[in-house]
Amino acid sequence: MIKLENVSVLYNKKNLAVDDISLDVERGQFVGVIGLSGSGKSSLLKTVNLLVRPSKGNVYIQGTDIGLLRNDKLRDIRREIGFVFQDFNLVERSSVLENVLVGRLGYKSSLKSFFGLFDDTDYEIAVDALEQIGLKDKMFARTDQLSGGQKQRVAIAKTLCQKPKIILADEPVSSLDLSSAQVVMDYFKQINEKSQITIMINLHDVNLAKKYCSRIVALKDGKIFFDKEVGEIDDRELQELYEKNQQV
Ligand SMILES: Nc1ncnc2c1ncn2[C@@H]1O[C@H](COP(=O)(O)OP(=O)(O)OP(=O)(O)O)[C@@H](O)[C@H]1O
Repeated sequence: MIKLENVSVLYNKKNLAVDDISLDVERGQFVGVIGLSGSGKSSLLKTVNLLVRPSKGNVYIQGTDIGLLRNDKLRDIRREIGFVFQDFNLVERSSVLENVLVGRLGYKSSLKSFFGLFDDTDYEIAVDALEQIGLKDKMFARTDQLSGGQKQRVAIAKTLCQKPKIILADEPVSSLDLSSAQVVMDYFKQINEKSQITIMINLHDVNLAKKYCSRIVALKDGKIFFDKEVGEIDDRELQELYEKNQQV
Protein backbone atom coordinates (compact mmCIF):
# COMPACT_ATOMS: atom_id res chain seq x y z
CA MET A 1 0.00 0.00 0.00
CA ILE A 2 2.75 2.45 1.04
CA LYS A 3 6.36 1.86 0.12
CA LEU A 4 9.16 4.25 0.93
CA GLU A 5 12.46 3.49 -0.74
CA ASN A 6 15.62 5.13 0.57
CA VAL A 7 13.75 8.33 1.38
CA SER A 8 15.68 11.33 2.71
CA VAL A 9 14.47 14.83 3.52
CA LEU A 10 17.01 17.61 3.59
CA TYR A 11 15.91 21.08 4.66
CA ASN A 12 17.85 24.18 3.64
CA LYS A 13 20.59 21.99 2.14
CA LYS A 14 21.93 21.20 5.62
CA ASN A 15 19.31 19.76 7.99
CA LEU A 16 18.85 16.04 7.28
CA ALA A 17 15.43 15.42 8.92
CA VAL A 18 14.88 11.99 7.32
CA ASP A 19 17.92 9.89 6.58
CA ASP A 20 17.57 7.09 4.03
CA ILE A 21 14.42 5.41 5.29
CA SER A 22 12.83 2.40 3.61
CA LEU A 23 9.47 1.16 4.79
CA ASP A 24 6.65 -1.07 3.57
CA VAL A 25 3.16 -0.65 4.99
CA GLU A 26 0.55 -3.19 3.99
CA ARG A 27 -3.14 -2.55 3.47
CA GLY A 28 -5.07 -2.36 6.73
CA GLN A 29 -2.05 -1.89 8.98
CA PHE A 30 -2.20 0.58 11.87
CA VAL A 31 1.33 1.92 12.16
CA GLY A 32 2.48 4.25 14.90
CA VAL A 33 5.55 6.41 14.39
CA ILE A 34 7.26 7.42 17.61
CA GLY A 35 10.43 9.26 18.61
CA LEU A 36 11.49 12.42 20.31
CA SER A 37 10.65 15.86 19.02
CA GLY A 38 12.85 16.55 16.02
CA SER A 39 13.44 12.88 15.20
CA GLY A 40 11.76 13.34 11.81
CA LYS A 41 8.27 11.85 12.37
CA SER A 42 6.37 14.70 10.79
CA SER A 43 8.73 15.06 7.84
CA LEU A 44 8.56 11.31 7.19
CA LEU A 45 4.76 11.20 7.33
CA LYS A 46 4.47 14.13 4.95
CA THR A 47 6.58 12.41 2.32
CA VAL A 48 3.86 9.75 1.97
CA ASN A 49 1.52 12.20 0.18
CA LEU A 50 4.36 14.46 -0.97
CA LEU A 51 3.35 17.34 1.29
CA VAL A 52 7.11 17.23 1.76
CA ARG A 53 9.06 16.16 -1.33
CA PRO A 54 11.94 13.83 -0.52
CA SER A 55 15.32 15.13 -1.56
CA LYS A 56 16.26 11.54 -2.31
CA GLY A 57 14.40 8.25 -2.74
CA ASN A 58 10.99 7.17 -3.99
CA VAL A 59 7.47 6.99 -2.61
CA TYR A 60 5.14 4.33 -3.99
CA ILE A 61 1.41 4.20 -3.32
CA GLN A 62 -0.16 0.95 -4.48
CA GLY A 63 2.85 0.36 -6.68
CA THR A 64 2.87 3.80 -8.33
CA ASP A 65 5.92 6.02 -7.93
CA ILE A 66 3.99 9.17 -7.06
CA GLY A 67 7.00 11.43 -7.47
CA LEU A 68 6.73 10.85 -11.21
CA LEU A 69 3.05 11.81 -11.50
CA ARG A 70 1.76 14.94 -13.18
CA ASN A 71 -0.47 17.26 -11.13
CA ASP A 72 -3.86 15.79 -12.09
CA LYS A 73 -2.77 12.21 -11.41
CA LEU A 74 -1.15 13.25 -8.12
CA ARG A 75 -4.41 14.93 -7.14
CA ASP A 76 -6.25 11.64 -7.78
CA ILE A 77 -3.85 9.74 -5.53
CA ARG A 78 -3.92 12.43 -2.82
CA ARG A 79 -7.69 12.22 -2.72
CA GLU A 80 -7.29 8.68 -1.44
CA ILE A 81 -4.86 9.76 1.28
CA GLY A 82 -6.47 11.62 4.15
CA PHE A 83 -4.34 13.82 6.37
CA VAL A 84 -5.26 14.70 9.96
CA PHE A 85 -3.31 17.58 11.52
CA GLN A 86 -2.54 18.23 15.17
CA ASP A 87 -4.36 21.57 15.09
CA PHE A 88 -7.52 20.14 13.41
CA ASN A 89 -7.29 22.39 10.32
CA LEU A 90 -10.98 23.35 10.45
CA VAL A 91 -12.81 26.59 9.77
CA GLU A 92 -13.90 27.44 13.31
CA ARG A 93 -16.73 29.80 12.33
CA SER A 94 -18.33 27.31 9.94
CA SER A 95 -20.70 24.53 10.89
CA VAL A 96 -19.55 20.99 11.51
CA LEU A 97 -21.30 19.84 8.33
CA GLU A 98 -19.65 22.55 6.20
CA ASN A 99 -16.26 21.49 7.50
CA VAL A 100 -16.93 17.84 6.79
CA LEU A 101 -18.16 18.59 3.26
CA VAL A 102 -14.77 20.14 2.51
CA GLY A 103 -13.56 16.53 2.35
CA ARG A 104 -15.63 16.13 -0.84
CA LEU A 105 -13.90 19.00 -2.67
CA GLY A 106 -11.28 16.69 -4.14
CA TYR A 107 -14.10 15.14 -6.16
CA LYS A 108 -15.25 18.47 -7.61
CA SER A 109 -13.82 20.04 -10.71
CA SER A 110 -14.30 23.71 -9.82
CA LEU A 111 -14.98 25.97 -6.88
CA LYS A 112 -18.45 27.34 -7.47
CA SER A 113 -20.63 28.47 -4.59
CA PHE A 114 -19.84 26.18 -1.68
CA PHE A 115 -23.27 24.65 -1.16
CA GLY A 116 -24.26 24.60 -4.85
CA LEU A 117 -21.29 22.39 -5.36
CA PHE A 118 -22.51 19.41 -3.38
CA ASP A 119 -25.14 16.91 -4.41
CA ASP A 120 -27.27 14.50 -2.37
CA THR A 121 -24.56 11.86 -2.43
CA ASP A 122 -22.05 14.30 -0.91
CA TYR A 123 -24.47 15.10 1.90
CA GLU A 124 -25.15 11.41 2.49
CA ILE A 125 -21.44 10.68 2.65
CA ALA A 126 -20.86 13.61 5.03
CA VAL A 127 -23.68 12.61 7.36
CA ASP A 128 -22.53 9.00 7.30
CA ALA A 129 -18.99 10.12 8.19
CA LEU A 130 -20.34 12.13 11.12
CA GLU A 131 -22.33 9.13 12.25
CA GLN A 132 -19.20 6.98 12.14
CA ILE A 133 -17.42 9.29 14.54
CA GLY A 134 -20.47 9.79 16.76
CA LEU A 135 -21.15 13.46 15.97
CA LYS A 136 -24.23 13.36 13.77
CA ASP A 137 -26.18 15.31 16.40
CA LYS A 138 -23.63 18.16 16.18
CA MET A 139 -23.88 18.56 12.42
CA PHE A 140 -25.37 22.08 12.54
CA ALA A 141 -23.31 23.31 15.49
CA ARG A 142 -20.65 25.93 14.92
CA THR A 143 -17.28 24.25 15.05
CA ASP A 144 -15.85 26.70 17.60
CA GLN A 145 -18.43 25.44 20.09
CA LEU A 146 -16.93 21.95 20.16
CA SER A 147 -14.28 20.56 22.49
CA GLY A 148 -10.81 19.77 21.17
CA GLY A 149 -11.57 16.05 21.01
CA GLN A 150 -14.80 16.69 19.11
CA LYS A 151 -12.99 18.99 16.66
CA GLN A 152 -10.46 16.28 15.94
CA ARG A 153 -13.32 13.85 15.30
CA VAL A 154 -14.80 16.37 12.84
CA ALA A 155 -11.41 16.46 11.13
CA ILE A 156 -11.49 12.66 10.89
CA ALA A 157 -15.04 12.78 9.43
CA LYS A 158 -13.83 15.33 6.87
CA THR A 159 -11.07 12.94 5.92
CA LEU A 160 -13.51 10.01 5.69
CA CYS A 161 -15.48 12.03 3.12
CA GLN A 162 -12.51 11.68 0.81
CA LYS A 163 -13.19 7.92 0.84
CA PRO A 164 -9.53 7.39 1.68
CA LYS A 165 -7.56 4.18 1.41
CA ILE A 166 -4.91 5.67 3.71
CA ILE A 167 -5.12 8.09 6.62
CA LEU A 168 -1.99 9.90 7.77
CA ALA A 169 -2.28 11.59 11.16
CA ASP A 170 0.39 13.93 12.50
CA GLU A 171 0.24 14.08 16.32
CA PRO A 172 -3.57 14.15 16.19
CA VAL A 173 -4.06 13.82 19.95
CA SER A 174 -1.12 15.69 21.41
CA SER A 175 -3.16 18.78 22.28
CA LEU A 176 -5.90 16.71 23.99
CA ASP A 177 -6.26 15.45 27.54
CA LEU A 178 -5.79 11.70 27.96
CA SER A 179 -9.45 10.71 28.01
CA SER A 180 -10.30 12.77 24.89
CA ALA A 181 -7.16 11.38 23.25
CA GLN A 182 -8.34 7.84 23.94
CA VAL A 183 -11.78 8.54 22.48
CA VAL A 184 -10.15 9.88 19.29
CA MET A 185 -7.79 6.90 19.15
CA ASP A 186 -10.75 4.53 19.63
CA TYR A 187 -12.34 6.04 16.52
CA PHE A 188 -9.13 5.68 14.52
CA LYS A 189 -9.00 2.03 15.56
CA GLN A 190 -12.64 1.45 14.68
CA ILE A 191 -12.18 3.02 11.24
CA ASN A 192 -9.07 0.95 10.66
CA GLU A 193 -10.75 -2.30 11.61
CA LYS A 194 -14.13 -1.70 10.00
CA SER A 195 -13.01 -0.18 6.72
CA GLN A 196 -9.49 -1.65 6.43
CA ILE A 197 -8.18 1.87 5.94
CA THR A 198 -4.42 1.87 6.37
CA ILE A 199 -3.39 4.27 9.12
CA MET A 200 0.01 5.78 9.77
CA ILE A 201 0.02 7.99 12.84
CA ASN A 202 2.66 10.03 14.64
CA LEU A 203 2.39 9.87 18.40
CA HIS A 204 4.62 11.17 21.11
CA ASP A 205 2.77 9.18 23.79
CA VAL A 206 4.34 5.72 23.66
CA ASN A 207 1.60 4.19 25.80
CA LEU A 208 -1.05 5.27 23.32
CA ALA A 209 1.05 3.88 20.49
CA LYS A 210 1.39 0.54 22.29
CA LYS A 211 -2.30 0.40 23.11
CA TYR A 212 -3.68 1.18 19.67
CA CYS A 213 -1.12 0.44 16.96
CA SER A 214 -0.22 -3.00 15.66
CA ARG A 215 3.22 -1.96 14.51
CA ILE A 216 5.55 0.73 15.76
CA VAL A 217 8.27 2.48 13.79
CA ALA A 218 10.64 4.31 16.12
CA LEU A 219 12.72 7.14 14.69
CA LYS A 220 15.89 8.56 16.05
CA ASP A 221 17.86 11.32 14.34
CA GLY A 222 15.94 10.76 11.12
CA LYS A 223 16.71 7.02 10.99
CA ILE A 224 14.69 3.94 11.90
CA PHE A 225 15.73 2.88 15.41
CA PHE A 226 13.37 -0.09 15.36
CA ASP A 227 10.36 -1.24 13.33
CA LYS A 228 8.41 -3.94 15.14
CA GLU A 229 5.07 -5.48 15.92
CA VAL A 230 3.88 -4.09 19.24
CA GLY A 231 4.23 -7.44 21.03
CA GLU A 232 7.93 -7.64 20.14
CA ILE A 233 8.94 -4.35 21.71
CA ASP A 234 10.58 -4.46 25.10
CA ASP A 235 10.64 -1.58 27.54
CA ARG A 236 14.43 -1.47 27.57
CA GLU A 237 14.68 -0.46 23.92
CA LEU A 238 11.98 2.13 24.39
CA GLN A 239 13.96 3.57 27.28
CA GLU A 240 17.05 3.53 25.12
CA LEU A 241 15.24 5.32 22.31
CA TYR A 242 14.38 8.21 24.55
CA GLU A 243 17.31 8.23 26.99
CA LYS A 244 20.04 8.21 24.38
CA ASN A 245 18.34 11.00 22.48
CA GLN A 246 18.10 13.09 25.60
CA GLN A 247 21.86 12.87 26.12
CA VAL A 248 22.66 14.20 22.63
N1 LIG B 1 10.02 23.18 7.06
C1 LIG B 1 11.17 22.97 7.68
N2 LIG B 1 12.27 23.71 7.36
C2 LIG B 1 13.45 23.49 7.97
N3 LIG B 1 13.65 22.54 8.92
C3 LIG B 1 12.59 21.79 9.28
C4 LIG B 1 11.30 21.97 8.68
N4 LIG B 1 10.45 21.06 9.22
C5 LIG B 1 11.17 20.35 10.13
N5 LIG B 1 12.45 20.79 10.17
C6 LIG B 1 13.52 20.25 10.99
O1 LIG B 1 13.64 18.85 10.69
C7 LIG B 1 13.89 18.09 11.85
C8 LIG B 1 12.79 17.04 12.01
O2 LIG B 1 11.57 17.72 12.27
P1 LIG B 1 10.16 16.97 12.27
O3 LIG B 1 9.12 18.01 12.55
O4 LIG B 1 10.04 16.15 11.07
O5 LIG B 1 10.33 16.01 13.54
P2 LIG B 1 9.25 15.45 14.54
O6 LIG B 1 9.80 14.19 15.08
O7 LIG B 1 7.92 15.40 13.87
O8 LIG B 1 9.26 16.56 15.67
P3 LIG B 1 8.02 17.28 16.36
O9 LIG B 1 7.33 16.23 17.16
O10 LIG B 1 8.68 18.32 17.21
O11 LIG B 1 7.20 17.86 15.24
C9 LIG B 1 13.97 19.09 12.99
O12 LIG B 1 15.31 19.41 13.20
C10 LIG B 1 13.21 20.29 12.48
O13 LIG B 1 13.68 21.47 13.05
